[in-house]
Amino acid sequence: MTSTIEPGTGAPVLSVRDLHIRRTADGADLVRGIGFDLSPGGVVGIVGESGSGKTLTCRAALGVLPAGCTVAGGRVHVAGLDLATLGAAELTQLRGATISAVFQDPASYLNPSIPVGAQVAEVVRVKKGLRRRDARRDAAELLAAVRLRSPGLVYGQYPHELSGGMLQRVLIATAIAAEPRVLIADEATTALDVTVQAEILDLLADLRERTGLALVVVSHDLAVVAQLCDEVLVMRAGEVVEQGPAERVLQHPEHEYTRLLVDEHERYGLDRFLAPAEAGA
Ligand SMILES: Nc1ncnc2c1ncn2[C@@H]1O[C@H](COP(=O)(O)OP(=O)(O)OP(=O)(O)O)[C@@H](O)[C@H]1O
Repeated sequence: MTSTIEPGTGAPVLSVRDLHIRRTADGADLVRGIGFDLSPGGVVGIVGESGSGKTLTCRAALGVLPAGCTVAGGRVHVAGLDLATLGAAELTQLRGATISAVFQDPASYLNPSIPVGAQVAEVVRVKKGLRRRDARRDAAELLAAVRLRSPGLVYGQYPHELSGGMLQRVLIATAIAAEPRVLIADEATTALDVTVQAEILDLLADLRERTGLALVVVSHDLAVVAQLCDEVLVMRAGEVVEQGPAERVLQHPEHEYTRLLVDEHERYGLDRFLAPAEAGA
């Protein structure tokens, strides 16, 4: 399917407004005043130091904050629906069908004792309400769509038989099974080696182009963000310190903290580049 929608235009499929997330135990405000709009085919990146609130923001967008954390202010709309007004069953329906996610460590999301194809088929069956045989056919198509080599073989394999990159493709297949409009990728390529990471990023970009899938990409790697994102939010200690078009923020950072992140990233890149010459000196 070719998307007729101009990427990043149209009514937002995800809209986060002045979001506040509180830890109930001590009343600490873990996330304060975050907001962004994501339109079909758009890609928003969230960067920032560990513990700055990136994952909590994603989980609030999915309507699944961990126990002990609560939305203390603001609004999240997914496809025009205010999550605060939805019941548990409606939220479960929305997840997967409209907004979905992949995280780091794909193996932990799969059952080790069931072949991966059967697991994808089960998600298809439940989320799309298909009969088993149709779900199996869809699952096989999904494994091919995420560009697994030999998808037919992979279908019958167990998680331990697959590499990290293959497992992440299986998880992406599961996440897009019900054709959601938004996919959250939270450090989804962090554990993968550079080549496999590039392949997965390419796959996400391709899904965006072909289907108008909108993406939220959380990454500590600015190169990943630069490659994929239209807009970037820079978070520190629960707040957004800088937000804007990815190219502007990464090439001409205005906030001191963003400059630090960009400098660190460039230094890291330079170190890698210089390492062999130094070793030989
Ligand atoms: N279930 C929880 N209960 C209490 N506090 C939590 C919980 N989950 C996260 N926090 C706290 O909320 C803050 C933000 O956490 P979050 O996981 O969103 O950060 P992050 O930016 O995604 O970090 P990382 O890059 O390490 O994943 C941290 O101070 C963390 O300790």
